[in-house]
Amino acid sequence: MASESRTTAVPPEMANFVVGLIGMGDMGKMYARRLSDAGWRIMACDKEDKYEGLVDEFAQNSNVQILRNGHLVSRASNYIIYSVEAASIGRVVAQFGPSTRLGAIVGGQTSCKDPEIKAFEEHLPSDVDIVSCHSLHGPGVDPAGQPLVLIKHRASDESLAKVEAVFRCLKSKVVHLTAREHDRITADTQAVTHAAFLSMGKAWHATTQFPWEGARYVGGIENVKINLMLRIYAQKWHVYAGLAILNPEAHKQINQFARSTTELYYLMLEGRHDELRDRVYAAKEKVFGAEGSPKWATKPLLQEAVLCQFTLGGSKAQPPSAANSKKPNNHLSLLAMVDCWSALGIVPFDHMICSTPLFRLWLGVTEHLFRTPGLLDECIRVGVDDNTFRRDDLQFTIAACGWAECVSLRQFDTWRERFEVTQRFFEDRFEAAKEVGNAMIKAVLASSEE
Ligand SMILES: NC(=O)C1=CN([C@@H]2O[C@H](COP(=O)(O)OP(=O)(O)OC[C@H]3O[C@@H](n4cnc5c(N)ncnc54)[C@H](OP(=O)(O)O)[C@@H]3O)[C@@H](O)[C@H]2O)C=CC1
Ligand SMILES: O=C(O)C(=O)Cc1ccc(O)cc1
Repeated sequence: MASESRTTAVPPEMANFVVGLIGMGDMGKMYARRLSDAGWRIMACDKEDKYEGLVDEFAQNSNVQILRNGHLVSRASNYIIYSVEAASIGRVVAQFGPSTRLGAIVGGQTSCKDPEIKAFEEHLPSDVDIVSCHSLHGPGVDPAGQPLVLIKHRASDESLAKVEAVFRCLKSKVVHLTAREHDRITADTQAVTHAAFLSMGKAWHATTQFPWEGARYVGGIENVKINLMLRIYAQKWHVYAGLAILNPEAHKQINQFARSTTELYYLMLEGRHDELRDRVYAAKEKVFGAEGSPKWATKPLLQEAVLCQFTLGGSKAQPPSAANSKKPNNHLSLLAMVDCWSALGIVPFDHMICSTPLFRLWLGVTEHLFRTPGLLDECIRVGVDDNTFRRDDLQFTIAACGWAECVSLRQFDTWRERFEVTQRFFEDRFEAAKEVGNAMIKAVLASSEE
C-alpha cells in the first residue's frame, strides 16, 4: 500500500515524531510495517551490510527511511527501539547509545530486560528517558489482543503517553510492569515452557523419529506437543537461548523442570506407583487447587477436540480424523511441568495477563490433563506399567538435564549447537508445521473467546 493513501493514527501534536528502529530482523520489520501503515514516520537500520537490501525492500514505503547505522537513527529519532539479539544488547547500546538525540525516549524489544536495562543505564545520556517494551508473541502473529509489556523505567508521564500513542495501532493489551517483574513472569511462562518443547525435539531426534508419522503420538495433546516443538525449532536459536540464559530468574525454573522430570521418571522406571500418584496429586492440589475449590475457571482453557484435527500426520499411520485411535501416554513432560510449578510455588493462571500464545496452549493442555476425569490416573498407570514410551522418556529426561546444564553454565555456543543440529533434523517439515500451527493457534484463540 502506498503510504500516501493511508489514514493516520498519529495524533496532530505528534505529527513530527519519528520512531527509530535499530535491528531490522523479524521483529524490527514487523514493527516497521505495522507502525508505518498506521502513519508513523520510521527511521531504521540493521548492520551496515544489510543497508542496500533494506532500502530495496522498503522502497515502496515512503513512511520508512532506511539509514546506514544506529548513530544516524539515534540522532534523528524521538523514540528509539533496539530490536537486536538479547546477547548483543550491551554492545549495541554501548555503540549507539551516546548518539541518542537530546531528550529522546529509548526502549528495547529484547525478551529479557535485565541486560537491556543495565545497558541503557550504563550507556545512555542522563537526559534520555527509558520506556522499554516487549510484544509477547512472534513476528507472524497478529498483535491485536496479545499482551504488550511496557516498562516505564526512567521516564516522565508525558514520555510514557507518547510511547503508548505509538503502540496504540497494534491494538495489543498493554501490561505495565517493572523490568524485574517482567523477567520473573517470563521465566515462568516462556523459559521453562520452551525447555519442555526443546527437550521433546531432542528426544524425538535422539530416537530418530518424526512423531507425526508413527501411531503413538496421536490426538489433541500430542498435536500441541508436535506443532509447538516444530514452531520453536523453526525459529532463530538466539531468541530462546537469550531468554533462558540471560534471564537471571529463568535458571531456577529450568533446573527445577529437569529435576522434576528426572524424579518422576525414576518413580515410573522403578514401578513406584503409589509414590508417583501421591506426588502428582500433591502437585495437582498445589497448582490447580483442592477438590471442590479448583483454581481453574468453570470453562476449560481449551477443548481437546478442537486440537485433534491439527495433525501433521494423516497420510501415513493415521487419518486426520483418527482421534479415537489415540494411544494412552504417561505425558511425562506435562506431569513434570506441574511438579515444577508446584515445587516453585508458581500459580500459572496468575500469569495469563502476560502470556504468549504458546504458553496458553501449553497451560491449556496441562489443565485438560489434570481436570479430565480418569486421564491423570491413566497417565500414572501407563507411566508405571507400560514400556511404550520408556526410550523416548529416557531421552526426554537426558535432554531436559542437558538444557538445564547448558543454561546454568551460560553456554551460548553449546546451546546453539544443540539447537541447530536438531533444527536440521526437522527442517523439512517447518513449512507445513507453520501452517498447521498457525491454524491451531487461531482456532484455540477463537474457541477461547466464545
Ligand atoms: N522472534 C520472536 O518471536 C520475538 C523476539 N523478541 C526479541 O526481539 C529481539 C529481536 O528478535 P528477532 O527480530 O526475532 O531477531 P532477528 O535476529 O531476526 O533480528 C535482530 C536483528 O538485529 C541485527 N543487529 C545486530 N546487531 C546490530 C547492530 N549493531 N546494528 C543494527 N542491527 C543489528 C541483526 O543482524 P545479524 O542477524 O546480522 O546479527 C538482526 O538482523 C530479540 O532480542 C528477541 O529476543 C521479542 C519478541 C518475540
Ligand atoms: O510464544 C512464544 O513463547 C514464542 O515462542 C514466541 C516468542 C518468542 C520470544 C518472545 O520474547 C516472545 C514470544
